[in-house]
Amino acid sequence: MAFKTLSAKSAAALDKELMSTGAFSIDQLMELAGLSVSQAVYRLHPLSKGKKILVACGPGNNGGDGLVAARHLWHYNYQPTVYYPKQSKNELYQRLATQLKNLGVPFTEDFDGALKDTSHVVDAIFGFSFSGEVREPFPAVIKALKETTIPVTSVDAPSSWDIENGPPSEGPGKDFYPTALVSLTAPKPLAKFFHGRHFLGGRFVSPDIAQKYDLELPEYEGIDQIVELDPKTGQKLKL
Ligand SMILES: NC(=O)C1=CN([C@@H]2O[C@H](COP(=O)(O)OP(=O)(O)OC[C@H]3O[C@@H](n4cnc5c(N)ncnc54)[C@H](O)[C@@H]3O)[C@@H](O)[C@H]2O)[C@H](O)CC1
Ligand SMILES: [K+]
Repeated sequence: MAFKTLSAKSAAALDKELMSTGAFSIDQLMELAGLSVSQAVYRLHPLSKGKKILVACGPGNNGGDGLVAARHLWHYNYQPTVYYPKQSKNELYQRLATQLKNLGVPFTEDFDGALKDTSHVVDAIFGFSFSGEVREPFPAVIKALKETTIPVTSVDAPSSWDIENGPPSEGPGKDFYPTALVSLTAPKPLAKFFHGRHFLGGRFVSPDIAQKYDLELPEYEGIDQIVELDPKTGQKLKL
C-alpha cells in the first residue's frame, strides 16, 4: 500500500486553510497538536518509566507545540524541563511560556546538563519549515540528540531532517534517528525514511479539507488524540 504524505508546501497551505475557511485560530491548532504530542509521550513513556522529560523547543510553531506538550505533561504528573534558547517575542509563545512558569516548570539553558538528568526527550526544535544548514545554537543540540541513549520523540519531523528527502547526508543530523515520531495532521514525505514508532496527531481536520488535500486519515479510537501508524506503510497499525 502506498505511503501517503503531505509535502511541506501543502502542509503550510493546509494550515492556512484551517485558519481561514476552517475558522480555527493558531492557538487552537497548537493546543491540539501539543495535546497529541503529550498523549504520544504518555503512550511511549508511562510515568513508571521515569517522570523527567526534557522538552527542547525551537523558535517557530514546532517549538510552540513543545511548550503546549510540556504543560499537559506537567498536568499528567511528569516533571518537564524546557530548553528554549531562541524565545520568540510573539505574544502566543510568551503566553505559553508564562503558563509553564506559573506551574513552576523550569527553563534551562544547559541542554547537556539537563540531558544527563532526564528519562525522555521531546524534540520540538524544527518542523515542516526547517531548511538549509542547522544554525546556532542548535547544531550541538541535534548532535546530543543523535548520541544520547535516552529515547527521543520528535514532533512532526526529526529536527534537521529534510522535509521531502529525510535524513541529511552530512551535518549534525547525519545518522540522527529518534525513537518515535508524532506526525501532525498527516505524515510528511520524510516519514518514509523513519523506521521507529510512528504516531499521527492533530485530530482537527474536517472531511472537506481532508478531501481537498487528498488525505486518507486513519480513524482515531474513542477519545484518543493520536493513532499509531505502521512505520512501513503509514497506515493505521493493526494491533
Ligand atoms: N496543522 C498542524 O498540524 C499544525 C502544526 N503546527 C506545527 O508547526 C510546525 C511548523 O511551524 P513553522 O513555524 O512554520 O516552522 P518550524 O517550527 O518548523 O520552524 C521555523 C523556525 O525555525 C527556524 N529555522 C528554519 N530553518 C532553520 C535552520 N536551518 N537553522 C536554524 N533555524 C531554522 C526559522 O527561522 C523559524 O524560526 C509544524 O511542523 C508543526 O509542528 C502548528 O502548531 C499549527 C498546527
Ligand atoms: K521536531
